[in-house]
Amino acid sequence: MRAFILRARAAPTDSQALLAEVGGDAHTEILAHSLMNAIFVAQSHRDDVIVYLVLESTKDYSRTITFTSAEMQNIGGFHEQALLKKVAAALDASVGFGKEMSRQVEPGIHVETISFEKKIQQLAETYQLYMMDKKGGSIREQSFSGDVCFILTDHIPMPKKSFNSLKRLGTEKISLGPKMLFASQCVVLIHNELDICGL
Ligand SMILES: C[S@@+](CC[C@H](N)C(=O)[O-])C[C@H]1O[C@@H](n2cnc3c(N)ncnc32)[C@H](O)[C@@H]1O
Repeated sequence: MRAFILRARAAPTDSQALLAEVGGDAHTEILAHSLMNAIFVAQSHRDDVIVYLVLESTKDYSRTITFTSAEMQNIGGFHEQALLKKVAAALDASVGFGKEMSRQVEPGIHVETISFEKKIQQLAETYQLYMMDKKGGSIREQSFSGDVCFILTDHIPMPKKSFNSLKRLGTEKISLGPKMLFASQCVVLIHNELDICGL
């Protein structure tokens, strides 16, 4: 299984604010672009992908929205508006949630009030974690096997404290090259590397 977790520190957990921030300072379009590149290929979709979007600009709890490609139905298209509508619906389904509550929104889409740190701890039990970092070791020198999970952020960098806990969980830092890319561009390149190495 290939998993991607996008820590979107600027993304609002209020659905209307999320939609209003497309092209705004929070750059919520990043969520749609990353989902699109993680799940879809021309005329089809990948069925071995899980995407975790962690939205952290909140008055109560972070929301982690999980998209399991093999289970998704009625996606309604791969354009920004369709994908953000799914994210907004998941946020609406979690209004009033207490800490660490969860709900299935529709087949393949799940929302929970869980922090990035807690979700990563869970993922570390089954996945080898990779932090995407321009200064890490080259992805081309990495050999991948089993279940792999790639960690990305929005335009707000990961806090230092998180790097230390990721290190304790055996996370490796890997680079896609010298240019600073969008998270959604990283997703395409990661898929391509895994496709070529046959994982
Ligand atoms: C727009 S970048 C984040 C920029 C952020 N201001 C920073 O300094 O980390 C979005 C995500 O893509 C990752 N990324 C961007 N370029 C990369 C590269 N060349 N190799 C590996 N990861 C990269 C970043 O680490 C980050 O998780």
